[in-house]
Amino acid sequence: MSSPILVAVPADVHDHSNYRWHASPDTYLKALIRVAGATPVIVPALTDEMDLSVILERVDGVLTTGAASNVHPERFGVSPSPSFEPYDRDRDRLTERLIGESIERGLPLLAICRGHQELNVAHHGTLATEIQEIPGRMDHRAITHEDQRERYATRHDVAVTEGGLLASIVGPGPIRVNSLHRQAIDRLGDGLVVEASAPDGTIEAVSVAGAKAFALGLQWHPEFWAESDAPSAAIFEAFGAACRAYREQRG
Ligand SMILES: N[C@@H](CCC(=O)NCCCC(=O)O)C(=O)O
Repeated sequence: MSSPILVAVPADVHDHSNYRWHASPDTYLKALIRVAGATPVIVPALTDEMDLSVILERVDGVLTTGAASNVHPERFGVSPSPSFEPYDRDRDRLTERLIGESIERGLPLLAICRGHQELNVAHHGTLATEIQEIPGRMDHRAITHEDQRERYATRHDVAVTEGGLLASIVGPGPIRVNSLHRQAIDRLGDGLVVEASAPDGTIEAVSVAGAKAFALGLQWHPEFWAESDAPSAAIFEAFGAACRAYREQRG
């Protein structure tokens, strides 16, 4: 059942059937409704054509989703190359604004996978690409499988930073997570705190030091198992509670 808590979800842009579509995967939307107790509002990636404040003044949180596309490397001072493709520059522009405004306004923010990477770039951090080719790094890519449940199956443990925001939500860890990414945080963004790491050192979760409200980036995908996996459910429940607290103080 939907609720008066509204959460903005930035759309990805896809071209098919002669149109440009602005869309978000339903797994994130269902986790918001069913576990966070929020109503998702998909925001079209038309940043230059709309006044985002009209949305930001009416929502109680922001969730930035995963996507197969990558943040354009020029956003973190790296020259484009095929190893950073595919791009979704409209999404880049939208999430840069949504992330910046949510931190500024104290709007709760849950940033997942590509969203986690966008959070790092928004704080002037950088991303490494094709990390499976870096000596000593694991292969974090999605497996090739027709069943999404197999693609999103848990793949490795992450060590949860003691005493941090994530530990306060899921407990001291370690927790087992899924993994569907070719890129990862390289240089940690200004003011970000590492909340979890993979065995190969990949930064798997961050928070924003001194944030006015809940602000958490996760490289894995809690949305997929949010109804059945305890840490995943706890993350979405905590995000929903933060959104409700925001709404109450907003009046
Ligand atoms: N493109 C980035 C972020 C990866 C990501 O968000 N994956 C989620 C879903 C992808 C899928 O279903 O294949 C990267 O590769 O690091």
